[in-house]
Amino acid sequence: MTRELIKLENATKYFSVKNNIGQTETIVKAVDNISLTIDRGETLGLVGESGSGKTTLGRSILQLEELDSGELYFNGQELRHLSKKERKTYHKRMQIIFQDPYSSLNPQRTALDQVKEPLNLLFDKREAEEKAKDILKKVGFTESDFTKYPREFSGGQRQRIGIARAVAVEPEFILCDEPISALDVSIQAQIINLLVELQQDLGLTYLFISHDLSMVRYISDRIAVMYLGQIVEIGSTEQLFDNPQHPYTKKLLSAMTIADPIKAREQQKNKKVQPTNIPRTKEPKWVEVESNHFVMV
Ligand SMILES: Nc1ncnc2c1ncn2[C@@H]1O[C@H](COP(=O)(O)OP(=O)(O)OP(=O)(O)O)[C@@H](O)[C@H]1O
Repeated sequence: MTRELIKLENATKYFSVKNNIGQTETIVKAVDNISLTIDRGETLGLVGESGSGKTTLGRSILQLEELDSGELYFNGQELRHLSKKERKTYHKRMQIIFQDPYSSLNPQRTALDQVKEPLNLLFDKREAEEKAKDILKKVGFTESDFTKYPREFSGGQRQRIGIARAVAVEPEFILCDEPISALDVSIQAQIINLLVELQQDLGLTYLFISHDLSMVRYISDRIAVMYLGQIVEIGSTEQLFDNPQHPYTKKLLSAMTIADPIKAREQQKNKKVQPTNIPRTKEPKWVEVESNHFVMV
């Protein structure tokens, strides 16, 4: 067993986007030469603006997207060069919790059936049912809920079913892709606390994608900041919030505290950095050349 559960080395995933007559128009560098590790039992938060590549990175780890190049290790085993059959054994060890619990559940199936479905492939019928019932109870349901359909549950309850389904097969790694953003604010903390509880009980490792920086701060041991397909900064949660290094991270964090009038006034006073003012050093450096646009100089 390795300390690092997930390791990516020089991972790259580009998409070619075609125009309406089928010609390749642009190449989107969704994941651009990323190397990172996620330790067993930790939560790595992943933040960055929309389109920066967070979901593509997460889906690439789960092999729901095929990387163009680079290495992907799970518990020390490189996965990209395994045969399809060998890779299959790793699928159950990595699961996903989706943003929208409603569309990820089958409307025609009861809560119990949703959770039982992946277990039916691994256990006999009775054992699958017992396990599904146990896990539904663990995430807060009672026997009377087992035969209800998704439409009969609230958003938070549906997300609990999604979580139960993901943890039922005893994975080691879970990609939590915006798991609370579709939920009422009053429910979000309950779901976060459930994820923390399950992590402690089951020894889970999370990659937690969210736009909600305060939630990311609460749940993450470390945080990675993504910008245009690259990880521009990664560090402990404390370090990243107390002493952010990259201008893009500073920008993200300042947007979080913009409601604070004192901070907002201070920010107004700070002049924007113009590229011409920047002395070229040997070390490449990211600077903001216009609002929300950063370049390496
Ligand atoms: N299947 C695809 N085909 C073409 N382009 C894609 C595909 N999937 C993602 N992209 C592009 O790759 C880039 C990264 O997308 P991705 O969804 O990973 O970003 P994100 O940071 O998760 O965004 P959000 O926060 O909005 O979910 C975007 O420009 C997106 O349009």
